[in-house]
Amino acid sequence: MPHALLALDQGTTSSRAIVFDADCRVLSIAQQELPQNYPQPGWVEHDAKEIWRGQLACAQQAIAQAGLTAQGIAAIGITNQRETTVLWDRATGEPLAPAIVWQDRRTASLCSELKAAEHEALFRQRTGLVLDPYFSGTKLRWLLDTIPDARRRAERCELAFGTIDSWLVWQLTGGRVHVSDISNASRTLMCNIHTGDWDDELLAILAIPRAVLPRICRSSEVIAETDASLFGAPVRIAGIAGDQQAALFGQTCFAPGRVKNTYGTGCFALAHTGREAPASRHGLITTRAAQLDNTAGFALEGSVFVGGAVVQWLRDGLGLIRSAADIEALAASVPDTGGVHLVPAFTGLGAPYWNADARGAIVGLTRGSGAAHIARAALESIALQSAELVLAMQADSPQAMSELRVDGGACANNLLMQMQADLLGIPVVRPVVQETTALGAAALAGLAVGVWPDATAFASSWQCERVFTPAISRDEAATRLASWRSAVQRTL
Ligand SMILES: Nc1ncnc2c1ncn2[C@@H]1O[C@H](COP(=O)(O)OP(=O)(O)O)[C@@H](O)[C@H]1O
Ligand SMILES: O=P(O)(O)OC[C@H](O)CO
Repeated sequence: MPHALLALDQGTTSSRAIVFDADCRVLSIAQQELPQNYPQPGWVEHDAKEIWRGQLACAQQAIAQAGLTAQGIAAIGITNQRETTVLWDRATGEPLAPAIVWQDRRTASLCSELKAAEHEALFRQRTGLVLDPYFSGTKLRWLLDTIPDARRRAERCELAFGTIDSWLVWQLTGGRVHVSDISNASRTLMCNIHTGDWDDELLAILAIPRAVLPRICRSSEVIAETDASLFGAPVRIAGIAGDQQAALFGQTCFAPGRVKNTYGTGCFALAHTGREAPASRHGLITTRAAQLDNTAGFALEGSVFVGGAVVQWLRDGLGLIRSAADIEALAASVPDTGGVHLVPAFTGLGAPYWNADARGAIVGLTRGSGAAHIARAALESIALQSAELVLAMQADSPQAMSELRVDGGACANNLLMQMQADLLGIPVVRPVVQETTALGAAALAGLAVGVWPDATAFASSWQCERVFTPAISRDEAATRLASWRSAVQRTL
């Protein structure tokens, strides 16, 4: 039986495909950048067909680079940028509009209307989410309101909605299968996280017909086979999870109290809460974790919209650095930020503030402030925003958190990881395999087809690369956080 697993990791800024062996070693990686389109202020769009073409090309390349054919792949696991919304024609497979990306703020006024009509408590209780343009429900509503005849056609089952996982499965199966896994469905504002099904009352409020929605499946099960023409022979699709839940799984955070933070474009901290679905009292959301069997698992989540993206802004917007990795040396060239804070609220603020109107600021500048102080403040803003998420989790959760597991592109930055440990007062643990998102998707697929007998067997392959231990006093950490919070207040 083949033991290699192909992970398709369709992220916000790139599509990647990675082949792993059964010891979780990377055999090959193929990657393509994904163009970002900003047609109006606050709007962010992707071309859904470009996503598919790029993802398919990466998958084909990765299989070839690993020296394999389709017969050598035990299964495919899909993981994806979440919430991004695609609406397509079931007959032709053509998208009706550009994909509306999770960062897109165009439905802010619709969210305000829903709040004014006092619907927020119901959405919160059923979906675990807040009424923010981030989530898919209002994006789909906007498409159905805006595209001529779309709602009527959706009611007649002529159109299909999907997050990127659904869209990829539809394409991979030649339009035979319309599904979404529970971890993705739980990001839509339409799924009741307690029952695991679409919620008719919420659908009625959003004016979305059930006929447009995919079937909800588990995150680890044989869902379908790919169209034989794509890879030369059919390959089983056996795992699907939203990228943050896949990373939680890839970090082997299956048990209550295990927490991870992913440092990519944004930062996403998730703490597994077991079978409990706690309602946060500190501005976090509740979401479904990847689901292996009939048992539902939950997580508390905090999202920072601009994480590693602030480093890109320093590079492309200010020209202070030539590559993202250069920020570490520049920031380390000064001992501290000299009182400067950079609040990267470029697209509003996510958890725990949920303020769509906040805008970025640099505060505390003096005549002595230089490029290095600004670079250090930018880096520190990633750690400070993430610290607020993890501290909120600690305040919400009965389980003590003994460490933070980290992954994502910016976790390569040692100074950032040390700042994180200092602010939180717990060890920050970086794994050997930092492609945790893809690994999680591969593992979900591998478990469904018997590459490992159970999750514990998969977990034994997880290895630590480096631990960052807190090196400042708790008083000092509290002072830094208080100073940060007063800077944030000035952006609200
Ligand atoms: N050494 C580094 N220090 C700080 N930030 C970095 C470093 N390397 C990459 N980044 C940032 O990490 C992000 C890319 O991480 P990645 O996990 O690939 O993101 P995504 O999955 O969101 O596309 C970029 O925003 C980049 O600026
Ligand atoms: O593609 P990423 O890594 O930026 O992740 C995006 C998140 O899934 C959005 O919720």
